Amino acid sequence: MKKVVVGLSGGVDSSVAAAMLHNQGYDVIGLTLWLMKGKGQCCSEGMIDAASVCEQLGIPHEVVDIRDVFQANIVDYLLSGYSMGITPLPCSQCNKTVKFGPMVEYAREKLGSNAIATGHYAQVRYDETTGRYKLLRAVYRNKDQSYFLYDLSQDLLSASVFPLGELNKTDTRRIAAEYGLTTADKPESQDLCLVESNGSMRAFLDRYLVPKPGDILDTTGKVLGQHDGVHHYTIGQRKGIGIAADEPLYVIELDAVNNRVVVGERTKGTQSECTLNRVNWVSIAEPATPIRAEVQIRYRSQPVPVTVIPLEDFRVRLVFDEPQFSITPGQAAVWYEGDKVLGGGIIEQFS
Ligand SMILES: Nc1ncnc2c1ncn2[C@@H]1O[C@H](COP(=O)(O)OP(=O)(O)OP(=O)(O)O)[C@@H](O)[C@H]1O
Repeated sequence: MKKVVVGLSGGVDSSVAAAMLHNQGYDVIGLTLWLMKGKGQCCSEGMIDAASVCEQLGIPHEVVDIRDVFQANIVDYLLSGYSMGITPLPCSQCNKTVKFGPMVEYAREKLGSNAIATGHYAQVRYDETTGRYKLLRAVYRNKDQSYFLYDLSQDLLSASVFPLGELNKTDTRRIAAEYGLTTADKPESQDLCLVESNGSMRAFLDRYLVPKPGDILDTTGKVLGQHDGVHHYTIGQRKGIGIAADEPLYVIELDAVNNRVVVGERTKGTQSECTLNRVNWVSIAEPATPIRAEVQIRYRSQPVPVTVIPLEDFRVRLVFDEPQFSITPGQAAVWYEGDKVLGGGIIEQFS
């Protein structure tokens, strides 16, 4: 019987992933990563809920303490990013370095299994002609999480199974109810785990970063008001800037070095190109020449046509057919061909 290690957060999605694989005859082992210091969603009730699902299914449940990995790769990464005026995306980084990497390692070394599964909504397929594992969007676009998985290496993808890739949330809830899982009616998480456990991103950041007041300027350098810390703002933000003006104003630049927030009209916040670093080519090998694709510059943004120009050192330049608003350093840009994730990377700070 094939062994598979299922990452269990205590939520309904991963519970159903485990139940489905168990029902298909796999030898399933539940694994919960203990991520956060203190009380967090996957670290208190989540762990208990995960244990209870394993008990129901009659499968073993392991808990691995990787709080230090989470602290170094996510908490410290976010704090250093925000203090430099960028808005880091923690989820893709978390998937690669905190979840899939350690899970695959634990599965291989401690449990003698080369397969892990999660409750992510995405699909993975092996392409015999190219010899690569392709990452595809979930069948139902409204739940698709492929954007957060673009940074997985071929090795990690080769070990990954996504049982929910062809389901929508109603299917998942129905299956959970059919199996009588204790997590069937558990509410969905609404936000980043750190935001949920701290109340807001601002509350999380204020625990660690000392607010440093400074000027809010327009694009001509005129002082319009005061801010209470560059890390409280993000590119493209309109609400909560605290400046009254005839035209709506948006944050268009965060200058952490000079402790300044620059605001302007929407047209001032558009760009026709940007560069990315830490690029990962997923379903195709790195091309030698520019390619056409459709790119998402945020999780929920519409894919837009783009030319992707490979550069050295895991970097690319994106040239958009139409200028884009609120390109945010630190966030991921992920480019697709249809449903196939071609690659992704982190938006660099503009010089
Ligand atoms: N602490 C954890 N330990 C092990 N696996 C985890 C953990 N947190 C999340 N995962 C895995 O990653 C998947 C996606 O996590 P995410 O935080 O996006 O939760 P979700 O989509 O709400 O899923 P769920 O309903 O299972 O919580 C989960 O379905 C689970 O398989």
